[in-house]
Amino acid sequence: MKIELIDSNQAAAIDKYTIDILKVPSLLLMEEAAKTAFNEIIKDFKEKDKFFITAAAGNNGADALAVARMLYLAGYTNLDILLLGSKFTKQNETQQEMLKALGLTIYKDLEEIKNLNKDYDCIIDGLFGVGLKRDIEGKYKELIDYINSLSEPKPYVIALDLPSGLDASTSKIYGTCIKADKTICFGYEKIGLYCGKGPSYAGEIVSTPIGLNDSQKLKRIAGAKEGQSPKDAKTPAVDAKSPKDAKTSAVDAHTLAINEFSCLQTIGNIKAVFGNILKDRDSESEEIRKTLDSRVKAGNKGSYGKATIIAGSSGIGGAVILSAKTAARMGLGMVKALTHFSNREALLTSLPECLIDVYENECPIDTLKAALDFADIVVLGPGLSMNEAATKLCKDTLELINKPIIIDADALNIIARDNLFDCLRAAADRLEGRIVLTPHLKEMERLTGIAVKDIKADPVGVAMEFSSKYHVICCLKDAKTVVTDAKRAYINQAGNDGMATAGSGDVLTGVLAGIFSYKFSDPLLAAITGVNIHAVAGDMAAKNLSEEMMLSGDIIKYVDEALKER
Ligand SMILES: NC(=O)C1=CN([C@@H]2O[C@H](COP(=O)(O)OP(=O)(O)OC[C@H]3O[C@@H](n4cnc5c(N)ncnc54)[C@H](O)[C@@H]3O)[C@@H](O)[C@H]2O)[C@@H](O)CC1
Ligand SMILES: Nc1ncnc2c1ncn2[C@@H]1O[C@H](COP(=O)(O)OP(=O)(O)O)[C@@H](O)[C@H]1O
Ligand SMILES: [K+]
Repeated sequence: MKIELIDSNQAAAIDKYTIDILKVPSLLLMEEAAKTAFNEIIKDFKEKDKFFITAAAGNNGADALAVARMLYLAGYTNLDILLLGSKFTKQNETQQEMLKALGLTIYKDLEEIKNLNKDYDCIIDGLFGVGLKRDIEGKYKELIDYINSLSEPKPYVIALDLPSGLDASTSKIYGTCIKADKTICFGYEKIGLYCGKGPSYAGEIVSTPIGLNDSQKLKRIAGAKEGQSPKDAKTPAVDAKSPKDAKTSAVDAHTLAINEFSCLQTIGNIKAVFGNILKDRDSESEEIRKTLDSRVKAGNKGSYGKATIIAGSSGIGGAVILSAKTAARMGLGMVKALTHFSNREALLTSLPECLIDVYENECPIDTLKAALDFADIVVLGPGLSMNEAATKLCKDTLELINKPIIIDADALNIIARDNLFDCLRAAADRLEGRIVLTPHLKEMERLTGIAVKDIKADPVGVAMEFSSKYHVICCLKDAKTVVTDAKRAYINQAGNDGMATAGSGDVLTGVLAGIFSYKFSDPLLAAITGVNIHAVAGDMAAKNLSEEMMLSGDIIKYVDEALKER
């Protein structure tokens, strides 16, 4: 399954459109959001259960106050409400009034709650949602840290829209963050929930549709056919009473579309991918299946693609084996390894099907040229080391390459160390997007100079910017790998901790080599397919062997099964 994700600007624009243009009163929208949250909450709790409801001054807080009212009226009367802040939004004030009219106490100080000395069954987090933009300090931080520290009995923590402290657009943590067991997300789901540290704070994510959830409609509002500017947008006449009014309203709406709703054009450009991408019934997965099914019948070994794996060095022999073995298992007709001579025997023993070219001190240019000429697809980097021979191989390959290439591991480190970015960019322009870089976070730090913790705080943004700068497809590897061609991004949700074992990345290069041997018209779809299939195979390995026991080599055994699941 794929879901479209939005950032905080888009969330605000959707709300604004619904309220200002579609004339849905904001209280009504809030009531809808709170009602869906209420319905979700009461699934798990009984009337006698003890609730602690937290709210701050914005509309996320107003949501929490509305939920408190609904719980109370439904008989969940054992609830304590804490409201922090001053400068309340209008809706927040209205919600407070309704609670006061019911005779409910609204506490203003955490100490008062602590003095009640209750073991809460459930805590509702309504401090901050998409409006959070700065570090959390003082009493807010104290409250969040207090909630996170509660244990035995640990209350069940439910966050409204977002766990407070998490940035909706990036997954940055603003100093501290609620550790939720469940997040009830209003309307579209937010990017920050699905990448970086987001998943470890969000817990289970439940999405509740409110307002406008039709992305095609929202794009039309913003005037978007792909590539069309909002200026060309046809915005509907709004609230028109006479033909004259209609014209004025259309102009007003048009201006709004340009100024405030143009960010809606890009809804759908960032997606989270769950489970096996081959099983989805949407047009993207249709295209992936069609491409994979196009493997010719009754071909010969030349028909099914040839890969050259430039990997391994003296002392590092496993990477080339894992990459080549995976590529061979992906259905490639022939796999050739270009590696240091010391790896020859081990490689032949574990993969007798592999063709091997070796070098000793440095790889002669003619050997490299022949290996590149042989291939339809090239892998460069696993276990290559960063010695002189590897450096020359990396530079020469970047200069010569004229077919799809997967660049990984030490090749990335060499590009970073020796500042080979011009060379990379030149290769990327020659290859028109058929160049994939697969850095993990540390390699990305070396490539960009951005510290790992900052990459982790905005993996989608960092990957997209890198991809845009060098015209490459970037697979930024992590527990939730981001795959992007600068305009669009997929965040892969499959995979497991068992894959955090040496060699998993080498296996990924082999999977990508196999996938790129098919004639994908959209290289980004090829890349996300490779990343996803690798992760799904990893999940199958974990299921059959356990996360602790599985080795990266075990992932290879399940790639075929993952590919068949469609
Ligand atoms: N517009 C609407 O009517 C709807 C809004 N909804 C809710 O409204 C939320 C967005 O509401 P808002 O835009 O009011 O924003 P939030 O309530 O998410 O946060 C903004 C509030 O928190 C304060 N704040 C921000 N950062 C702070 C910090 N570091 N320390 C202390 N205070 C801080 C601000 O001063 C403001 O009062 C959504 O996440 C969603 O929960 C939903 O009810 C759907 C409908
Ligand atoms: N916790 C995890 N959940 C899901 N996938 C993971 C996890 N840890 C690692 N992976 C995946 O395993 C692979 C590890 O690659 P890499 O870090 O290059 O390892 P190596 O260099 O040892 O081959 C990546 O594809 C990454 O996305
Ligand atoms: K929240």
